[in-house]
Amino acid sequence: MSLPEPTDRVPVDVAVGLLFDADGRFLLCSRPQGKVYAGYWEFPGGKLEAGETVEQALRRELIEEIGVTIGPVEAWRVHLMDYPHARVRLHFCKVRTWTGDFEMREGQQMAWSRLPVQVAPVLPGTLPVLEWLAEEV
Ligand SMILES: Nc1nc2c([nH]c(=O)n2[C@@H]2O[C@H](COP(=O)(O)OP(=O)(O)OP(=O)(O)O)[C@@H](O)[C@H]2O)c(=O)[nH]1
Repeated sequence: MSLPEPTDRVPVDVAVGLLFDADGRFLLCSRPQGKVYAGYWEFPGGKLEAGETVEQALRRELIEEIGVTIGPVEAWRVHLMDYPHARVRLHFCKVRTWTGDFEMREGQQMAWSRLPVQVAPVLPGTLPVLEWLAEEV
């Protein structure tokens, strides 16, 4: 007998931003205290709210979390990730321009990074992205 899929296994859509500076470095942020995987490094972003597109969610989250208003958003890759606490569909987007000054509004840390990244630990759902980036260079 097959059991119905529990509702917490239905994937939650998450918009994630890869912000690249003029030197080709990308921004990583540490997850704030109080969240699952606190202190792990990830690309900034967050869950879509009802009715939002990925791009709208990314714009909102980056203002809320890191204080910048992003320019054009380039949809890049989609990756499904299963965690014990949730199943997430990660929509990775590249962003090369923004306005405003970086302000870690949730007490995170930020690090402009190159491969191989120097920060640790990195969130499991972020690791494949680093591999994809390594394949691009
Ligand atoms: N922002 C971000 N989230 C990621 C990445 N990789 C990855 O697996 N995730 C997962 O995607 C989900 C994002 O949720 P979140 O808790 O950061 O989102 P949020 O800001 O909307 O949080 P909230 O629920 O407190 O409002 C988490 O389960 C997180 O583990 C990544 O590179 N960046």
